[in-house]
Amino acid sequence: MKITFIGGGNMAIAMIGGMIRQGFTAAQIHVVEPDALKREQLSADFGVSCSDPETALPQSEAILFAVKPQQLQAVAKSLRQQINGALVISIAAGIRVETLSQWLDAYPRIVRVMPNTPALVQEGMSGAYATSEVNAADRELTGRMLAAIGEMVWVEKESDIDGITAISGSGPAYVFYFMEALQAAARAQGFGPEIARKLAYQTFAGAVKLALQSEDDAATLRQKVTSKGGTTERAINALETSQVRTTIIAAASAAAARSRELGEESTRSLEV
Ligand SMILES: NC(=O)C1=CN([C@@H]2O[C@H](COP(=O)(O)OP(=O)(O)OC[C@H]3O[C@@H](n4cnc5c(N)ncnc54)[C@H](OP(=O)(O)O)[C@@H]3O)[C@@H](O)[C@H]2O)C=CC1
Ligand SMILES: O=C(O)[C@@H]1CCC=N1
Repeated sequence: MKITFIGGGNMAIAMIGGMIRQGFTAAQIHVVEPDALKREQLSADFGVSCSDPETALPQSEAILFAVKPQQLQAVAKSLRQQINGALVISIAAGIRVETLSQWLDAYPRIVRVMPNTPALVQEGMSGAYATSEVNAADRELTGRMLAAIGEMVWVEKESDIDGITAISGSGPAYVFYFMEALQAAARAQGFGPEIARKLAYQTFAGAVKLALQSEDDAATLRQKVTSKGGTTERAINALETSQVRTTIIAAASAAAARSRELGEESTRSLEV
């Protein structure tokens, strides 16, 4: 089984790193990437070969588009003669299966996937959508690949991928943002950078591990930290007064709207 990644940027690196750590061999993975420095890094870190599409694509059973949404039309059109019956997987935010299919001359075997960067440490969360033209073997291959880099869910409606993009696709950035803020808070309490980092990171790691292993939901776990009249209560009140919860919901909603907008923008290419 050979998989070719078209684009060797941040998300491709995370997926390839996770797949290699989970037992995919370097020989099974090709990367087409224009930037020589990124190619060298990919070969040095994971042993994968980077080649041109003419070499990689004829041997590939799956082709995974990992370029920016705005690059996908040109890249897909330049490669459409070389797809050769392979399963096509796209991770591009917003771009709908029908649009990509048209860019590939009405190509039918396409799965749209939304992964996230914790894939690199096999803790990814991916959503996948396939049309009825995608066969059971293609679904099985997609599932195997995504299971190697973390958890995955199939969705029945393609529009759900926009929601998954807003929650787990972009979500690691929201978590890192909160981690940055907690570090800044530790610095404001007078701790040096190293201790501030340790306090913030271990608090996240511990809370996540506890939540994953607990029967309690997040609200109950939060209440167990929050003593009546105590310190946490003051902090949570400050968060609620600043409408942080509402802001997080609005932020995810803005991400989903951007995903739909990217989809709309790209379908316009089919009208001209
Ligand atoms: N980053 C993330 O957390 C996630 C990203 N995604 C999706 O993954 C895709 C990639 O995102 P990300 O990795 O962040 O972006 P990057 O910009 O890091 O990676 C895209 C790579 O594709 C390269 N590229 C450009 N043109 C071509 C070409 N013709 N052939 C092959 N490669 C080419 C780019 O090179 P150059 O820089 O020189 O243009 C770049 O290295 C996007 O569509 C994004 O929506 C999905 C889930 C999460
Ligand atoms: O920011 C983006 O558009 C991509 C998709 C999800 C995460 N990164």
